[in-house]
Amino acid sequence: MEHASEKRFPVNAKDYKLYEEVGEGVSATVYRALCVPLNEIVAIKVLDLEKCNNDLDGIRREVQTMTLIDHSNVLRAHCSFTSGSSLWVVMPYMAGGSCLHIMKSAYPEGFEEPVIATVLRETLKALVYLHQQGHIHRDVKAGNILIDSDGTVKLADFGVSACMFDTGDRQRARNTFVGTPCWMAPEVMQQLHGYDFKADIWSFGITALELAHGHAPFSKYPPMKVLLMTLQNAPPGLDYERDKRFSKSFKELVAACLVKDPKKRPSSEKLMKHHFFKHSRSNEYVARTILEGLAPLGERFRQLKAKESDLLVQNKALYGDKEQLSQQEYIRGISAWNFNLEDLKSQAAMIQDYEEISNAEKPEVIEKQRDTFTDSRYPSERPSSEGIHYSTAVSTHEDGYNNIMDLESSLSSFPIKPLEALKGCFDIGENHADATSPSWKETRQAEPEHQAHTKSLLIATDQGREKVEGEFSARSSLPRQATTEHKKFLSGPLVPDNAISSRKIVVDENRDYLQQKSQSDRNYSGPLLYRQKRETNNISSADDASEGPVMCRGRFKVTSADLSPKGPANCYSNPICGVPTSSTISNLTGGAVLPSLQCILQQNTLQREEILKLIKYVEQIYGKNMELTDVAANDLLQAPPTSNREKELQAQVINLQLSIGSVLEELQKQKMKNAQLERQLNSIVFKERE
Ligand SMILES: Nc1ncnc2c1ncn2[C@@H]1O[C@H](COP(=O)(O)OP(=O)(O)OP(=O)(O)O)[C@@H](O)[C@H]1O
Repeated sequence: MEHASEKRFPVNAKDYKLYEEVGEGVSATVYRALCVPLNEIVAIKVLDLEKCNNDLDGIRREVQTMTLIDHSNVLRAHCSFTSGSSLWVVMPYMAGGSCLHIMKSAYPEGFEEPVIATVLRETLKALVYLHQQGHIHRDVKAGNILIDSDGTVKLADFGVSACMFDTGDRQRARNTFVGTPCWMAPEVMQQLHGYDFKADIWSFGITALELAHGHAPFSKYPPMKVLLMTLQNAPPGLDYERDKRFSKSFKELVAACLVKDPKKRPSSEKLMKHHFFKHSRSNEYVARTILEGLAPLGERFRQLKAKESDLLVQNKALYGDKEQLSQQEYIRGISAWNFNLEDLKSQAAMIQDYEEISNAEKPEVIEKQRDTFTDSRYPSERPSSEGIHYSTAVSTHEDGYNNIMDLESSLSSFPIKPLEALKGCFDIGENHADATSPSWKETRQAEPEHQAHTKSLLIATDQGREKVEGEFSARSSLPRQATTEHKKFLSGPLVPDNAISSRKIVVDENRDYLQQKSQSDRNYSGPLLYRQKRETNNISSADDASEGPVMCRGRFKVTSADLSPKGPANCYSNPICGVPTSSTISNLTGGAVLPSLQCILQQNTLQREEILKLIKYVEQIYGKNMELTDVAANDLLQAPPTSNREKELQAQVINLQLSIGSVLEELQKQKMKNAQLERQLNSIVFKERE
């Protein structure tokens, strides 16, 4: 993957001296290094192929993309090769590190506008180029924007990029739910009609907010909550009050990018002409303004890691071992997510607490949520330019019934059910043999071939080179994968496109689904949760409850072939009853009301299904304890029905309660019969022995 006109970087680990660690991703560690023959400082990304053997496809795509690109704002790899069980990607060293690291070290509240404008302009140049080349980056975020010591800005990390010209199998990659939740465009989450390069424009807008605030909107929330909020709430934006320091044109740029309808988002080329970029300066200005006085990257990285582990210790003391992984990911900057459902549930319970605390601390938040503009840290609403979205982040309901309605409204905002979607794609504590989705089968069929590729490690990107055996000259403090004794440097073409069709799936088989049932008191699940913990308004915990455990580390990734979208997006919905209020109806034209009513009708059907599902789940968990079930139903019935649909639901609850009663009665009878038979059998056996 070298470029003929340029220096030839050796494809042998012995030719590099690894120095300190300067970065860490989901599947890789990045080192500053010296290319000995060329006497040049480089960055080497060391990927442990054993750890990410489900994501060879992504790795292959990243390396391949890095080979083909040629733009001053896109980070291009010098070369790559395997060493033992790891893949080494040699890249130019970007001494400033990522914008995320810079902010974490020195600008926790974000950068000043001229810096943001310059960084965004340079990033946008990269996007214009990539889009022209037919690539969707799919992971635009501050953590992937690297700054060199002279202020040069480069967009990095093509682990999840996709080609818009792909067809067939590769086209499916574009119908894949991939990226990092906070930066992910709604259409990528929804999977209704696939998506295109406009998904990068959304992420670009989120990145703009990230650079302005030091964190992405919703970054303190667990993934499921982020999905809900992205789909349900109006897009985040710059708050006129909180973000007074930013110009109108910056606010407009963000608003232009963060439009839910991708068709209404500008292309990267068009965005380039936005007047906001008049605020941009030179690269040198960036270097002078944000890099001056900073410690060397390795030192900063070491300090951040130390801070991170301190926080982990604190969090461990607060939340125990279970949260450690997800907390770790959170502290790292939400670059990776732990998709264990139990963790999600615990996180959901925790998050609710945060929300309660923060709302209690900030009485103005409730009022603010009605404001026109959004404070991105506190999920709120603002009128969407595309339609009217009604959502309330703060639950004011007093009884379980209303909490169920909260749950319902949250569910209704999902055009697809996220956990159902996940179920088709991730290993969800069920017998895998029954995974029937076509793409799942396909993936599994492709596995032996893919594993073979993993084993032989035939990934080398310097085409035409012969197999090279080499000595290892890196320092002894290297990680295991970097110091593997037996080293093989194999050359040849990249793993062919069709050879690998895999997903980033890691199943933690040690997690016992049954444990869920006897979980600690933070494991709230199903409608009972909503009664027991009244303020909890978190759908993830409820929905998750019906699923088995999922452990998926890495970026969020769901293949649309496994999804069954069941409802339209952008419906008008009210969190309480799922219908627009009369005042809003009066503001709508007849033409606008009809589709929304149809939409609500459709949603109601879905909601009913969801509630039935949840009731079933509660029955499973608590069915044996009729007292609880009785209480649940009684609680529900205490609230007077206010609409036909509510009456209908209540009738269903009663029916279900009755059928539970008769099933339990039948069970009791059978048990007695069984005991009788056992007694008879025992006496026969006893007689025979005599
Ligand atoms: N060429 C480079 N020069 C300097 N630092 C780098 C370079 N490449 C990466 N880094 C640092 O290492 C970090 C992790 O690298 P990278 O993002 O490529 O790993 P990853 O596993 O793909 O991570 P993620 O999945 O979180 O995006 C970056 O955020 C950045 O701070």
